Amino acid sequence: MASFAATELGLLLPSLSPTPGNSRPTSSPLGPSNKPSVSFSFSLRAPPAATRLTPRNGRVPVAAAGTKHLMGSLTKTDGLKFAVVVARFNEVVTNLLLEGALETFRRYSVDNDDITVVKVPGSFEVPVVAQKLGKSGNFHAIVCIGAVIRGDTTHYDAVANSAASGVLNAGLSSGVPCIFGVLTCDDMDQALNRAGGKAGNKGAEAALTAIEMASLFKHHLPK
Ligand SMILES: Nc1c(NC[C@H](O)[C@H](O)[C@H](O)CO)[nH]c(=O)[nH]c1=O
Ligand SMILES: CC(=O)[C@@H](O)COP(=O)(O)O
Repeated sequence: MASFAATELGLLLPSLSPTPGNSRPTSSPLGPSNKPSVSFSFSLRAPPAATRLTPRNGRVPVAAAGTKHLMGSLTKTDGLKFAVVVARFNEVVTNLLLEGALETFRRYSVDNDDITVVKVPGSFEVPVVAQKLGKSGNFHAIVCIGAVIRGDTTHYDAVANSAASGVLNAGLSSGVPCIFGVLTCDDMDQALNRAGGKAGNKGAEAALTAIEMASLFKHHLPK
């Protein structure tokens, strides 16, 4: 089976996207009200007319006969189990991010019983819990939520960088997708704008990413 890097898949997707539902929410912070209708796991049976690997009409052909393109679905959420690890630091922000995540799970028909929320003191503590939950084998994806807001010292950089690399590590070491829903902002305004304000809700986006990755791992990738 041939696999494709995300960039290659990204180049292909514009030509495969029959509905706007395939893209991330833009105007609404919580995503589309109707569930999108696309799911990709397909192979190309006949060779395309042209398989030249040179740009043509501004687009590089990425498909070749026999290749399989795998992508998670947002529509088949039954049986998918999620954990959400939430930092309590800057709780006014992280509660809004959590609400966004839970609302997205609801919209995409994830059962409440399939969601476990774990609260931790700060973003620095998120990764170790995400890793433990991932290794438990009880979840298909873990959403990691926090809000790191710059103060007067360099502490911000330590916490933000640790959260980012820690969440990445939690995913790699557990083999379960750990989604980075930790805001790293210069001030509270920036954070609130991304927690349901004018820049959307990053918790909602993280939940959407979790659904897609959970589906990819459960239904499409090799065991
Ligand atoms: N300043 C922020 C923190 N700091 C706390 C750390 O996350 C951690 O709890 C502490 O260092 C003990 O290990 N956490 C955030 O989530 N956001 C911040 O802005
Ligand atoms: C990111 C933080 O930990 C932040 O609260 C630190 O603030 P300060 O740099 O003023 O101590």
